[in-house]
Amino acid sequence: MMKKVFISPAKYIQGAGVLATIGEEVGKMGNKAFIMADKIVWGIAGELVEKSFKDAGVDYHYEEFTGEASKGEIERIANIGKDLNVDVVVGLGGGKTLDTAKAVNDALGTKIVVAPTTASTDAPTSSLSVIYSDEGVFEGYKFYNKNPDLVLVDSQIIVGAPAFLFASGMGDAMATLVEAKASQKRNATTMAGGKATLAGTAIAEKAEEILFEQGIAAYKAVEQHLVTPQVEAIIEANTLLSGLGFENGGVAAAHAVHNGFTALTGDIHHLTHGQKVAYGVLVQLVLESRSEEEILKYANFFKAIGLPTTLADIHLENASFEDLVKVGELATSEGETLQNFDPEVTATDVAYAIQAVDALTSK
Ligand SMILES: NC(=O)c1ccc[n+]([C@@H]2O[C@H](COP(=O)([O-])OP(=O)(O)OC[C@H]3O[C@@H](n4cnc5c(N)ncnc54)[C@H](O)[C@@H]3O)[C@@H](O)[C@H]2O)c1
Ligand SMILES: [Zn+2]
Repeated sequence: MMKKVFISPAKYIQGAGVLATIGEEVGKMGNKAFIMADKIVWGIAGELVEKSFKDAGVDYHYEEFTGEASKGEIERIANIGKDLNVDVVVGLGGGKTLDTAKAVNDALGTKIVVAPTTASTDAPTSSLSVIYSDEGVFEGYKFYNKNPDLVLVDSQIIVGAPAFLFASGMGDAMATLVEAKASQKRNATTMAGGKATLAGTAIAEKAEEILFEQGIAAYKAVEQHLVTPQVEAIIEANTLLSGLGFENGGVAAAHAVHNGFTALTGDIHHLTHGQKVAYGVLVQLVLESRSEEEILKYANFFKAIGLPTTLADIHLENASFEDLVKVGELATSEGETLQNFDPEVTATDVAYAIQAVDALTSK
């Protein structure tokens, strides 16, 4: 049966200072919150969040997230939650914390509030988690039957995070239309579980338009920790537009290449999701046989906001060809979204494309 599917969170709130309302918002959904955040994020936002819950008279328990969205960490936190009789899970932090919170929510059957403290990925709005081994190697996607009940994005907190995280979110968001177009060319099924809607595609298009139009100005403002209209536009592009766009539009080669990179050890591990995805976008453009002019349009944008465009930038300048083939093997493996792009692309094709990007950009 040919069916189109569109999914989204129930509510999205964005603005400077909105995190102060989290207690009140959670109070509309339940009586006891189960908050997870890592040490860094809790140090930044914990006091504000605790005050908000106390002011709203809503009970909560805080649990520290230790850093990897892995089966073990999800089970550990979910088990703690089971004994606490919580009814709302709150994820506060970067993509890995949010993915863990979504998985914990699924295990507990509660409601979920997602509060990103950086605009580094499009994880906040989606109804899936990306799961890794404890060592950080990509394992797979975990799908849920609903998106978050609320996504709460405090722009003031976002601009306090390092600018490279904000740029990383633009790398992730730039993949959205590029991958949606490729996936739709083959009429592939989207992450939402059906064919793409016009709405999903229109949102992906808007994400790219806003990035090219406002991205560099927003990046420069965030370097100075300023909340400006451009910054608000890019926070929305990185979070809401990219999130709805990728889930409802389709995913293809760029993210498969990102996942492939996790097969390698070494300094590439220190790159963010969005930085690796940015390089993956360029790799996909090469695999699509796009013109030099088109590829450089994306590459120059990435360069302007400090995203990687060369093998040296991703610490692979000394990688062997065999290593790049390993990346290609994981990227082209069964169940990977490269299948949406073209199932005939081989691991060697991917390795060549990774090198070809460098040849184009490192002049
Ligand atoms: N589920 C989805 O739909 C989806 C989509 C995109 C990405 N992802 C996943 O998201 C993960 C990447 O997320 P990420 O790039 O945010 O990395 P991350 O979750 O590891 O967070 C990066 C770092 O940012 C820090 N941080 C967060 N807010 C901060 C702030 N305000 N100030 C200072 N530091 C702050 C965190 O402490 C952490 O050390 C990957 O696992 C990726 O697969 C999931
Ligand atoms: Zn992504």
